[in-house]
Amino acid sequence: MKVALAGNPNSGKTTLFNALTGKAEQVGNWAGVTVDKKEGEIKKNLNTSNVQITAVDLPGAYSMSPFTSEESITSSFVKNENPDAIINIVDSTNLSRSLFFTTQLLELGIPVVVALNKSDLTKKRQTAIDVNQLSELLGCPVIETVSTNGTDNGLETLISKVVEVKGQTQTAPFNSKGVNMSDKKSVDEFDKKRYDFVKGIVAKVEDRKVISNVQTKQDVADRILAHKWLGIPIFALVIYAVFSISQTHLGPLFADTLVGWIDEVYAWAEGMLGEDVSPVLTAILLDGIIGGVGAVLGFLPLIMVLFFLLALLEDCGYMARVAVVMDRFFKKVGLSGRSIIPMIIGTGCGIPGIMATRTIKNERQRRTTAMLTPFMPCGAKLPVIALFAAVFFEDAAWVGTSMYFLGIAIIILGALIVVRITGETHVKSFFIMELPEYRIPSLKRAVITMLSRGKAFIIKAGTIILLTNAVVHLMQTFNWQFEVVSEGVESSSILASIASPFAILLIPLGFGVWQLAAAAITGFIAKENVVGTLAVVYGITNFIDTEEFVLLSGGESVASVMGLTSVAALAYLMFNLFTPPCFAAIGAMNSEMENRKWLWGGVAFQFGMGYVVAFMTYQLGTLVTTGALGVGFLPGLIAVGGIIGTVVYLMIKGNEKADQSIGISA
Ligand SMILES: Nc1nc2c(ncn2[C@@H]2O[C@H](COP(=O)(O)OP(=O)(O)OP(=O)(O)O)[C@@H](O)[C@H]2O)c(=O)[nH]1
Ligand SMILES: [Mg+2]
Repeated sequence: MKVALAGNPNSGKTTLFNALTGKAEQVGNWAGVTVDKKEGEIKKNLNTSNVQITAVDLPGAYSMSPFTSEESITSSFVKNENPDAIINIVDSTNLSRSLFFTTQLLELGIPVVVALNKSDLTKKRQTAIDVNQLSELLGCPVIETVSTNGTDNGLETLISKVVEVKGQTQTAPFNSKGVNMSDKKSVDEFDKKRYDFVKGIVAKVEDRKVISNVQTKQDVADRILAHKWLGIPIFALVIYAVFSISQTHLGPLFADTLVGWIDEVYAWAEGMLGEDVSPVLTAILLDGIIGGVGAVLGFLPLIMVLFFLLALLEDCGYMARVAVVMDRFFKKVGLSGRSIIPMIIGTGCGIPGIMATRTIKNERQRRTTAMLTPFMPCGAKLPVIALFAAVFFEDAAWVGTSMYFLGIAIIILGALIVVRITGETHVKSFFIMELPEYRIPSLKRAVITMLSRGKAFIIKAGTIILLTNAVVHLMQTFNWQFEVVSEGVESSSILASIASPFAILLIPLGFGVWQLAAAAITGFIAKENVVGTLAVVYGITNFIDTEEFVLLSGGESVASVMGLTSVAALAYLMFNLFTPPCFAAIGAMNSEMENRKWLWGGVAFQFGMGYVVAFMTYQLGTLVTTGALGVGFLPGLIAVGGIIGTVVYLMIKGNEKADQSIGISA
């Protein structure tokens, strides 16, 4: 049988789904995390019956009306796929809002079992809910659950009730028969009646104790952390701490051990191959595959520590406050506060971040968010950041922090530009972010997030990155006649001849050599490739020093191999971070934007932004540090002038459109 999990956003559907099925779908301490339905079998130890039960996790919805697109996923699933039963997850700390949706679900005729979730929180707050009476008033079973608990969580009872109600016809305590659903006014009126009905139920079954003490503490914390101005420096400090722990303290400590192991694998493979194997093959295996993949894998501990910390921040409720702080700026540039959640998710991986834009109703806001989310430094970009911070800036945590904030600044600027180009400056957004309560973050959840990120990273390193490194190594070893390139004429290799024309374009940015161009290009396949390719083209097998607990104490020698000034290195880092994301993320942009013009416009914008930022960093930085402009200033200036000119032209045209539309409405 099939059972659907439906309920309000953030009520704990996915947590319950994971507990029921043993899966590890993404959970978040805010609304709008799940954007697509997910299926899984209910575990045998919870299901004592002999029928197999498939659970379907759905996006959260506040009502059955097709309001935002995930709400229509939810209502169309429940209406069309005809599940045998519905588990309605009700957030017991927010009974009156949740039951609105419950009364609508009950009208479908499909048997409903209510999971009164987060009952640990109501107990803690001494809110008493009369479960039996609630069950009677609704006309369906009500089971208290704590889906975050491993045991004593009510799940077994819940499933046995689901099996029990199968095949029954649900009756509804409140009926919308006879209401004209296509007429907005009558629907609104009816919703009001429904709400009164729900209020009546809540008044009967719920007995709340007001614990003002806890409430005031939370309010004080909010007044500081979510403060208009204070919130920003606090956030900057928090992010700085995250980068310094993950990239200069705890991360390198673990990385060191890992790199020791990778070195052993290298030595072992070298011994196994012996003298008889051809040197070309040996080089591909050792330097191309083990060296290149190892260079990327060495950063795994840094990434895992970073995600562990970010998960803690999110789980304790802090990230939702950050969203509130940012909301103000986002609204000014025509985005809604809803755009922030995709961006925060995007710091893990851009793809789920872009997919999370689906919860945004306004089309322009949704497309703009999908186009700007990749500017956040995702997990794959972290090795690149860590590498450059280590080689050129002595592991400074400010490098990562400033890339993070620069990403945010670019997003705000980008949104401003887009809203002008589309001429929708008059559209105002009204979104109120709901704040979850502060709580002690769960280490278990943070470890799960960390492990699943780590696993994804290892899989990527063993597949895409391994393959790219091998191909890059081959292309570097051979020329177009398939002869081994001899020393001194490396620029005749296949790789060099492909990358060289692109390198010319990069001269004004300070890094116009084919090796760096090749690494930037492979970065579009996966951003970790930037590190892997640099390792291969410069013949560096690992970037992490095993003698000292730091990334790259031999950084200077690596820096001199690359032949970059630190200003040019910073420009190169920015270029890799702020040009378009990997192809997979561009694919996600395509499916969320559903519009070719927006997609290509977005990718062009990302290229333009990366180019302009790198150009300004390199030229201004060189001017400040050496007193003279960098190479290729004039051609670069012409290119950048062309990019900025195009954007300004489009903005002026958009402005005219805006004036016209206001003129019509006036
Ligand atoms: N204390 C407590 N917290 C819970 C419980 N169930 C879920 N949570 C927390 O509630 C938050 C939301 O959980 P999710 O499972 O992502 O909620 P969801 O309903 O899937 O949300 P959307 O996908 O956004 O609609 C997470 O921070 C969970 O850890 C519970 O029984 N008790
Ligand atoms: Mg969910």
